[in-house]
Amino acid sequence: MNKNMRIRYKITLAVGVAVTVVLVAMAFFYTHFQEQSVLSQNERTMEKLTESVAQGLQAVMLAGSADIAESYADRLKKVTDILDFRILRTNGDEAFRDNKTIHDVNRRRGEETFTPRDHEQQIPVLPADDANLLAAVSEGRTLAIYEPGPDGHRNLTFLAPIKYTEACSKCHGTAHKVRGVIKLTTSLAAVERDIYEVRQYAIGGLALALMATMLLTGYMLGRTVVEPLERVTHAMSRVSDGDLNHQVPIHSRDEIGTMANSFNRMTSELRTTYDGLRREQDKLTTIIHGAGEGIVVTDSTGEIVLVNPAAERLLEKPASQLVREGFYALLDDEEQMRLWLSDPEQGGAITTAYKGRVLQIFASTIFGSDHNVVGSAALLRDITEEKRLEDELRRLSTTDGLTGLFNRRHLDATLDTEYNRAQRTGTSLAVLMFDIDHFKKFNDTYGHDQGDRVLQSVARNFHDALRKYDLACRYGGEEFVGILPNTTLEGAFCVAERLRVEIEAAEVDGLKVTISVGVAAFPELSVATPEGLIEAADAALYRSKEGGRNRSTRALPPEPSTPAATGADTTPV
Ligand SMILES: Nc1nc2c(ncn2[C@@H]2O[C@H](COP(=O)(O)OP(=O)(O)OP(=O)(O)O)[C@@H](O)[C@H]2O)c(=O)[nH]1
Repeated sequence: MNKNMRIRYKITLAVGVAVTVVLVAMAFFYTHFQEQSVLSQNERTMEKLTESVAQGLQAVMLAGSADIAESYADRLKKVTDILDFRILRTNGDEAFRDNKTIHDVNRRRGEETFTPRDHEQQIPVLPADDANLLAAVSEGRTLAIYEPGPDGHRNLTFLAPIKYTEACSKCHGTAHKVRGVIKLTTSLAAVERDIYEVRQYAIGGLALALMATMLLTGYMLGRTVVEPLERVTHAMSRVSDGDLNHQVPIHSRDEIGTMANSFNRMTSELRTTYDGLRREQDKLTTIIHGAGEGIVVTDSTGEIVLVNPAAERLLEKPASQLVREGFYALLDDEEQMRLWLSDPEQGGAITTAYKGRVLQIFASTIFGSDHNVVGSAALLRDITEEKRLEDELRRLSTTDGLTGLFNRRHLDATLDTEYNRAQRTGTSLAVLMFDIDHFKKFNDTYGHDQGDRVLQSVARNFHDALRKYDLACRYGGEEFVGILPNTTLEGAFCVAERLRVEIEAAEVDGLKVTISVGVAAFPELSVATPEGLIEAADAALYRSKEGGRNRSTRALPPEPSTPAATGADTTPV
């Protein structure tokens, strides 16, 4: 059966085939029984006819008019549909054609009762050993024999025995129970025409019945099954096309009605879920489009499927270009991107410089619930300003606002680090501490602003006097500390002296400024903590002040009996 055939035609065809088989079978049995019935009827009629012929013949014979029988048989032959009529002797020869019986009867009666024929002839109709003839003669029963006729129709031949009666024995004796056989052959052409007609009518009737059944079946199927099914199918196709508002009309409470009802409920559920999902999607789309962060998403094949406006802005490329160039080329560095995505620890942020700005990127692979890769995503943030503020904050938290040098907090942290490094690597670490001499007088005499300018000028000198790797800090008030990694005590002392001379030489607003310096160094000075170095430098500074100011003093190892702070080697001016 064609798979594309509509269900209406499939069912109608199936019902049609079933009904045809049943009707053909019924037609076959009907016509067959009809035929049997007609033939039986015909047989009975013919039997009665032969019986009445036999009786008539007997009556003629008893009336002594045996010669009439011959013309009687000839007349019967002319009856329509009677093809042949013969009165046979038991040996199969036709009776009343020769004088044998006449002679026998005359002899038995002892008188010339019957006059012999002038022209006698012997006509053998059936052979003496014909099985049917023998059956009719010996068993005394009537036989009906059907044979094909020359005109295509069947012929029916009756062999009816002519039995002896009491009256017959007077002329024919009692030697045989059956005296002769009547052979009557009729054509069944008329009967078969009737049967054919009946069959035609039956087939016509059946064809009409079949047509009516099929039409009715098709109509009923259409109304009760096919149309409701088509409505559901149509609705399903509309739903699959995205029209979730389509409902199947319910006309019945049968299985199809229940199915339509279930389908409507399912569609309604689907619509609710879909609406919810759409609302969520709208929200998500709004968030994605309005987000300050750039978002780029790919599908499982790596094709970019989503680029939000922020991503276009941050990457300075239109979405079409990003899609064309591909996910790995987002930051113009495919190798770097592949490295990030292949990192098992991915998910962390990567900060990179891009077109003069600082971008933070979260690049990750997206896995589905079945652990298969469903795509990749990149979240991009412009952290240029953030980074600047962070740097500024860090700078502010580590520097002194007035002089721009590092503050004491930063000094403490750095000193710890440098001290540990020096210990670990066995290198030197020097600390230089100085204080502006009589600074109070600048404030008191020229005002606080002038004092500030002196501090700033000294700080500049201090900063410029140190190397790149040294650290210049304002320790507090008019006190300054320098950390000089990889510097011996002598080296630090040289720096101190150079600085002291430079500051003395550089007047500030025409005012002469001098400083008193103390230097200490590890490991020349065996201190146990970083603070020990500061204390030693402070003690040396103290010695410079005591020694008359405007000078540098080396911290000396403490004498066992003398405190470290007093141990100093002062260079007088
Ligand atoms: N203008 C100004 N003055 C400050 C600042 N910090 C501290 N001072 C002043 O610095 C002065 C320090 O004075 P003192 O501790 O007596 O020391 P000095 O006058 O330098 O004397 P010696 O150190 O003994 O030579 C005080 O008057 C403080 O008010 C600052 O940031 N700006």
